[in-house]
Amino acid sequence: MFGRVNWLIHKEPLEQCVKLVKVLRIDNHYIRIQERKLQTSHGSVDYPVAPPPPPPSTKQGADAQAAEERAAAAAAEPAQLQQLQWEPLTWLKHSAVVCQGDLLRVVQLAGVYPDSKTFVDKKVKNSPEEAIRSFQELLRDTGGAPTREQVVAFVDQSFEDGDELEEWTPPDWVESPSILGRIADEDFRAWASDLNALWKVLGRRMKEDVRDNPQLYSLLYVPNGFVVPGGRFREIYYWDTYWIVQGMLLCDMRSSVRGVIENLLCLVKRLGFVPNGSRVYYDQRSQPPLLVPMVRAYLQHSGDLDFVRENIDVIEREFKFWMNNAIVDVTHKNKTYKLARYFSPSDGPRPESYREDVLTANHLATDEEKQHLYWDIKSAAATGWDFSSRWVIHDGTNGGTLGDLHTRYIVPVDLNAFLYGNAVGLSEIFSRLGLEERAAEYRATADQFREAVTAVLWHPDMGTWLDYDLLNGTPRRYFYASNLTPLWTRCYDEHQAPEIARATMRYLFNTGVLKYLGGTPTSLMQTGEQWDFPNCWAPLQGMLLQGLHLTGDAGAQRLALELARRWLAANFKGYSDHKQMFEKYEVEVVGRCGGGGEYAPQAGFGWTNGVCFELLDQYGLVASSKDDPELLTYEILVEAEEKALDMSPMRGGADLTSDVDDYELGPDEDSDTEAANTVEAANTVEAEPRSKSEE
Ligand SMILES: OC[C@H]1O[C@H](O[C@H]2O[C@H](CO)[C@@H](O)[C@H](O)[C@H]2O)[C@H](O)[C@@H](O)[C@@H]1O
Repeated sequence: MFGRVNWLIHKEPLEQCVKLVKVLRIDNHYIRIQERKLQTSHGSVDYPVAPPPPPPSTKQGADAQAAEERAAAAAAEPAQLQQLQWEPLTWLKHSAVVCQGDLLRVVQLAGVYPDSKTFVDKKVKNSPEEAIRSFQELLRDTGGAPTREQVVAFVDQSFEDGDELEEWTPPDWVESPSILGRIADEDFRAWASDLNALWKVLGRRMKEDVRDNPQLYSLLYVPNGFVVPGGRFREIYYWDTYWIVQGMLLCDMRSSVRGVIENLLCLVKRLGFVPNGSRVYYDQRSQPPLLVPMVRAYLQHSGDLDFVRENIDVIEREFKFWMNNAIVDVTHKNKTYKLARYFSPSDGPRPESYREDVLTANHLATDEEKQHLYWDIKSAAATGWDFSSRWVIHDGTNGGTLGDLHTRYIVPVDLNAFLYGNAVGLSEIFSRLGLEERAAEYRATADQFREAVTAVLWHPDMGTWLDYDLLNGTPRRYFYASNLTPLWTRCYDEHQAPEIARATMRYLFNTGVLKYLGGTPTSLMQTGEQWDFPNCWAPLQGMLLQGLHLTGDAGAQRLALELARRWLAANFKGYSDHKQMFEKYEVEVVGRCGGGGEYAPQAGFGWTNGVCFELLDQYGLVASSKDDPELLTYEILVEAEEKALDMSPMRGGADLTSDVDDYELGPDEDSDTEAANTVEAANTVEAEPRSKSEE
């Protein structure tokens, strides 16, 4: 018996990244691509196989199957969701072997490695065909039921550690970037100097073999150097890169940032969007859309309009991906608005967390139910908040488990605020390119987002924006740090900025989230998931306090300053105690690494360092290593309480007085819930090597 791998290789010589777009069909698995005018070569390889176990589907191919699934999903969705337009994504696979099918299932369910991501990051030793051949032999020799030891032996025989990246010192890296001159405190200056050195520790470039033999690697090849988050995250991550880029720009690395952005553009040219990360197993979902803000930041620092002009089509294409794939109609008070939600429907569990997802879906009876849950799990990963009570709908509340994820039915405040910011950014870019008509089109798109966000998600009575539950047609009245993202992209009527500043300060005070010495919590739910209490994340702190500052209100700006000083103090303490910058922190213990979730806490760390540079840039003359989080917290509470007590009504008549029942109680106030939900947070840290020689 023979199996067949059919392949096509497209080459596009003019573009910078290697243009390999493969179409593979391995047995029943089809991988489709979008049509392009490219040079094409094709062929096939036959290989002997034992009779394979029944494939997951006997349908005519993934196209037909995916179309049916989408139709079924559309039929199962509320009418207002049926507006979703679906564009087939480009599917690239060395992952026909590693990222789907029986081989992935058998290896991941055998639990070969403590962290599921380890397997999918491995290099195929000889060829995918050979790995499949060995796997089929293993199944044949073991009657389709290999032991764990036999699976481990197979993996050792057919896969090896990648050795796919080399260290990369950004060529424009300098010992003393200009930002150091804007930091008054001596200890902070020394710390910032260490952080600047971390760019070299986290800098990577892909080896040429990844370009020449992509079928052996799960990395998606990009031509330029980049900065990784750190620890287990050894590839590019989409939204992390926004804060990494900010930090690099503030350390004067403009040309390296240009290369980093070019990498993302390469991925857009190849896939039609920026993937979650630069691995094949991330190629069917994205992450929070921040490419346009990265381009804007680069333009602002470099004035390099030529780069933007050359790439505007690709930048725009990425925005259109979201407009074509994420928008749903939401009817509110008899008016229909267009708002975005995350939805990443692709087959099966996440390859990098396969076992975890299978266990999460274990309670479900049918394959169809499991598939729906996998979509919501993957959509949650696309939000960047993987995982969180934020995506749980259970009896109309956020109080359930991962089995209750319903990400696609939640309209998230932050995604819509980001898309508003993207549209504003594109409008400004087109204006700078002298294309005023295009600029006006994007201004109109931005206005539509702002109108929809204000009408559906803004709650003047509470002083916040709230995610919206499409299943129940209700706002989700829970504190999430993302609720105030519209402050960051200024997605509100600017004439109302003072009232909005006052209302949001009152919201922050009333929810009790300002009282934690280590930072503002991600949520007030203690679920054991990493995007919930008691964790706090650098990007969320940065967006919150920068958003307050951008209102222009003096009180909000004072609060922002104090929040910035407190966050710097926590990061500095963590660094002083552990010589590490963490991926996330804990709000209750200043400088302690956060925990929870499905992988060990990581250090490095790209976005944390980036946000520190943002805050040191803005507040470096006043922030100090002597700042005391307790004193700052007192000042923060006084500042916010003052505004909370100011009950003047919103312009336009909305009453700011609120019913305290609107606010959920934090873990400190609700001891029953706390006892039920408390999960011991793991605090072991997988450290990024401090020096290259130790790696
Ligand atoms: O492997 C599990 C998940 O890991 C990533 O998510 C987390 O790390 C990312 C990198 O720092 C970050 O962007 C994300 O917000 C974190 O939750 C990955 O992005 C997920 O897709 C993956 O399932």
